[in-house]
Amino acid sequence: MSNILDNSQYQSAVQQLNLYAKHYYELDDPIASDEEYDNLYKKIYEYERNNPNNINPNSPTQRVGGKVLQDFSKNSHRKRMWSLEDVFDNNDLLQWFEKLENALSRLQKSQSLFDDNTIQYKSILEDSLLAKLHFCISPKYDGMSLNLFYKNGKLQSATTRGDGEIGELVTQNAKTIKSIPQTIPFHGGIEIRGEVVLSKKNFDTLNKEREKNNQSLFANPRNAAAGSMRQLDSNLTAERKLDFIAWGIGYCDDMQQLCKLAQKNKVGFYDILMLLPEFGFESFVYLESMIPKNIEKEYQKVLNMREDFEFLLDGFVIVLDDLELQEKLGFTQKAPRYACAYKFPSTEIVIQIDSISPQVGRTGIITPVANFKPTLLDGAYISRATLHNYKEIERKDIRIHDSCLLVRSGDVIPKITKVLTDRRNGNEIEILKPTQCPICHHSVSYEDIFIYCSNPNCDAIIKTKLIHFASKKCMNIEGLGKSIVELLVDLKLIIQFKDIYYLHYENLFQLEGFKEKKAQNLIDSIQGTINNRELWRFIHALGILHIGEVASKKLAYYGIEIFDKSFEELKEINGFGEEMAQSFYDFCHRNKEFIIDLIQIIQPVIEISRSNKEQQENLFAKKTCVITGTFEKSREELKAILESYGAKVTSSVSVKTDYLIVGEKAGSKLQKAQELGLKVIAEKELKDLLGI
Ligand SMILES: NC(=O)c1ccc[n+]([C@@H]2O[C@H](COP(=O)([O-])OP(=O)(O)OC[C@H]3O[C@@H](n4cnc5c(N)ncnc54)[C@H](O)[C@@H]3O)[C@@H](O)[C@H]2O)c1
Ligand SMILES: [Zn+2]
Repeated sequence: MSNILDNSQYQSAVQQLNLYAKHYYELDDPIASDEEYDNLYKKIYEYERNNPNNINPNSPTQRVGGKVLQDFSKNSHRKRMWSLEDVFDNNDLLQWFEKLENALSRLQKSQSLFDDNTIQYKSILEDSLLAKLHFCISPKYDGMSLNLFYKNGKLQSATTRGDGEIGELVTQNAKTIKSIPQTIPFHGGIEIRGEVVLSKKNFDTLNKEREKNNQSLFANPRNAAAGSMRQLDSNLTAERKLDFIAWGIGYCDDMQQLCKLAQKNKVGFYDILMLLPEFGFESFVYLESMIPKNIEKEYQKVLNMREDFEFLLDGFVIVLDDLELQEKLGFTQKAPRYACAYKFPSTEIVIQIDSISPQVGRTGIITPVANFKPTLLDGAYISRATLHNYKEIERKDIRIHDSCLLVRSGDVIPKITKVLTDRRNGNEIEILKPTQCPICHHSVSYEDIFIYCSNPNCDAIIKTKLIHFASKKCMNIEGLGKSIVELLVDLKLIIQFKDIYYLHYENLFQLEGFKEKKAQNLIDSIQGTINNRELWRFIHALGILHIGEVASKKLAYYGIEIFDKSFEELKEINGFGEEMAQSFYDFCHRNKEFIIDLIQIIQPVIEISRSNKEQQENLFAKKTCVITGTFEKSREELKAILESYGAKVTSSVSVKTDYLIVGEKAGSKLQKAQELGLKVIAEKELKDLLGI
């Protein structure tokens, strides 16, 4: 579609936009990205500006929001609710200020607005009618509008925005939201308006649960919040952990009372907002008042802080502070003239999948990655997104050539949240599960939802494993980074994992990019790890699924024997669930020789090593201990040491406790142990006993 629409294109654009709006506002299940919606909206708006006599009364520019759902009772707002005019960049913002300036100067001609009538319009931000006016800036939370009506301090009703005049009555559901006060210290009638939102964290948890229960996922927190508010069963709403953030007021029958509460003769919009936390609404994480000149800089600041907010932001809202001027400026067809929304770049785009590349990771898991045309998302071009696993593809029914919504929130990798199935044209191709490894062509194995390459010497696995093995928190081999690992594996200088320890200077110094010194340094740093790295680093370096740094440290307390422990024994280690124990056990079982070989080469340093005999024949074997007070070592560490001696460490003192280990500042546990006559072991005694 070209930028300028003809009449028939205009009519079909209106139809298309109405369809998007219906899915968004009424069904809480969008079929387009916000960016697509906004772009089409802009085209329609342009057409209507050029053809003011040919505006389709059904055009989305002519109304606010969507239809009211039949399932709910209807309720009228005492004062109309509005949409906001959007601006997308600094240019748009200046144009918006210019429009406002013109409106102000028209007003000024017809009535005396300001004391100083001599101001001449020069530059919008420097020397104009509005240059010295204050604007209130608040985050634009992406949720669902809600209008709360309070009478004589009591919450009477909660109504969705609906079409701006009439909305759905959702009072019962609103009462389940903790951040909506049931009473406020205001006598008379007042409408408090705000956004019902779902935090990014709660949104993730909700979708994870839905995924587990095989329910469809919400595309974004906005739709989840709206869908949760428009539930007939309030119990369901209560489960969703929604929040309410106030952003303004509507009808108010006693402005004098507000002035009194604010201790001012005359209140502005900012003053009113500042009263709301005193009414019991959530305090504002961010709220500012400033002159136009400073707004662009502030926008950039808030944009940079965007990810730090608990809730999703899609822009910030600029509202003229002076309430009398607000009233005089009035409204367009659907939005106030005195406010606008300065939108943030979209974090959601529509992409079309061109192909799938299966990628092999460290653990051998084959991950499908979708490729698509480079597309701008939140300031960066992206062309790939992980589809996580083949089960996920099946569940979402993702196919090659499908159009999908792709969302980036926080620093998380972009996620495909929805397949836009109504855009299918029959050319979509099913994504097949790999039957062999895409890198080494070895056959694959299946475990749970994952597909693995079962060749331990697969190039792809060796590469990612070696990169992990050499990394800082593992064997810490200086100079052995990603590109060198890839080069060595590609040149077949490394075929098996342990080959890095058999690399010679002669192998390296002729390679591209290697000078004599660099080659020698690398050999030195590889050889330097022999007999010179703690056991926990070695365990961590093996790259076992679910076994990270902390778990590796715990395991290392058991010495080399840890590799021979049974699944049951591993499960008993404090903080180890079945999943971790199983993963470690399976790995050791499958890779016995590999581990023995590596240990012989590397000879990891074992800080505390105990034989099986030692573990069974000591003061702590099979004893129940409780630790209390503060120690030189962390409690976590002490616990692991005691467990490595076969003790069981619990958290509360009872008759079943054998020893109480006490550090400094021991409290009620020590008293209880003494009452029960238990053996108490002080830190120093423990050190002597264990030689630590
Ligand atoms: N993806 C789709 O299919 C689709 C369809 C329809 C609309 N949309 C999106 O919705 C936007 C238009 O929707 P709209 O008109 O409902 O809302 P809007 O973006 O015009 O903004 C008005 C709303 O912002 C909310 N808001 C949040 N914080 C606020 C604050 N601090 N002060 C004042 N208001 C605040 C209020 O609920 C208010 O009603 C479009 O720009 C588009 O991005 C998307
Ligand atoms: Zn492979």
